[in-house]
Amino acid sequence: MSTVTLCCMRNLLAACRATKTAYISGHLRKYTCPQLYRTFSTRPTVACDRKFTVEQLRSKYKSSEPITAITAYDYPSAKQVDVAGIDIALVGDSAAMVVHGHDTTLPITLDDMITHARSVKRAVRRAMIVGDLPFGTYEESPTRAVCSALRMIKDGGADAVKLEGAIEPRLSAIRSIKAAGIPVMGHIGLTPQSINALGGFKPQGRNADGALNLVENAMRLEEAGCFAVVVECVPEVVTLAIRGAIDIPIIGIGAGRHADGQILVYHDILGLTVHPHHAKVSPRFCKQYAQLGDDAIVALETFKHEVVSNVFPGAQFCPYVMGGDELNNFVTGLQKLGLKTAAEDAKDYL
Ligand SMILES: Nc1nc(=O)c2c([nH]1)NC[C@@H]1CN(c3ccc(C(=O)N[C@@H](CCC(=O)O)C(=O)O)cc3)CN21
Ligand SMILES: CC(C)C(=O)C(=O)O
Repeated sequence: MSTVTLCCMRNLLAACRATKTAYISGHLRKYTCPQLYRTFSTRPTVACDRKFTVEQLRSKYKSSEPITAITAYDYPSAKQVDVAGIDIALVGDSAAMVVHGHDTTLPITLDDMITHARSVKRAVRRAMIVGDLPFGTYEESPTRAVCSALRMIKDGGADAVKLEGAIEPRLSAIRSIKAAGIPVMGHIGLTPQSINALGGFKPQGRNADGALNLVENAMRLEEAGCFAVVVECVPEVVTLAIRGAIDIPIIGIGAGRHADGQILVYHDILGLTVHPHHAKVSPRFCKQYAQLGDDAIVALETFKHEVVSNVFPGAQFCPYVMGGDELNNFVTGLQKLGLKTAAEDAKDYL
């Protein structure tokens, strides 16, 4: 390890101590990539235990600080999202497609979503956890919506919920969920749960009427009490107009540069969606910051090659040994059992 890296690491560990983030320092010590140390060492206080709340989101928005959000469906990914200092971990119903292998988000159940949320909850210290209400759990009535939202909070451990659309009775549902003390995030533009009505995962708001409708929908969501709104797959001029029309943060996905924050799918940005099934729904707006899927395949192929060629496990990966006395007793015991070959083989270890 270079002197620079060691120095960065020392600063980081000191900062972690100062901010009482012992678990982070333990975590970082395991990293071997100097670049990661450097990245973290420039903002060592990010991974603190202070929860990122709706209030803090609001103050970031008010001071025009960009908001960051990434999907998380399980413990390890949520841990990484949290350690990286991402503001919002969205337990998105995209899990249906990304980790359950469905073609749409429609089949995932509230129970599935709660299981995902619980794993995320165990990992997260700082990030705000927003849980998606899946298709079929909130549309028909505000009462049903409140029940689903309460389960997402009580059983899933989420801090807030997200639901799609801005027409009645969803606006009433948003009001009722908010009245139950649960913050609600809206979602307009490409709303994947309406795929059958939209005719595909198509960009929205590309004609004047559609764009105006989106601006009005955003205003309705604000009026109904949403603390933020996801705007998905729209021309950035529409995002700009929405921004001028509402006073709650816009979290954009494929919505251009004028959103107050950006959200992407964890598996997309890490290049984990390499299978053709995934590739066909890998959106064009997504930037890949790593190619972990390719790395995974290389690692798995190497494991396979090493097993079939008897390279793995070498002596290095056979950590369990029997002490001399016990081994003697073992050999004698095998002989008593009449297992001569086994006893001879075991003697090699004496
Ligand atoms: N892995 C993943 N990433 C996502 O961002 C994501 C999901 N899954 N699943 C739920 C929704 C679906 N999303 C998508 C999926 C595909 C396109 C896409 O490829 N759109 C094409 C147009 C397709 C058409 O016209 O039919 C494009 O050119 O943008 C966009 C958003 C965004 N969400
Ligand atoms: C892509 C984001 C916004 C989402 O709704 C999801 O992951 O389900």
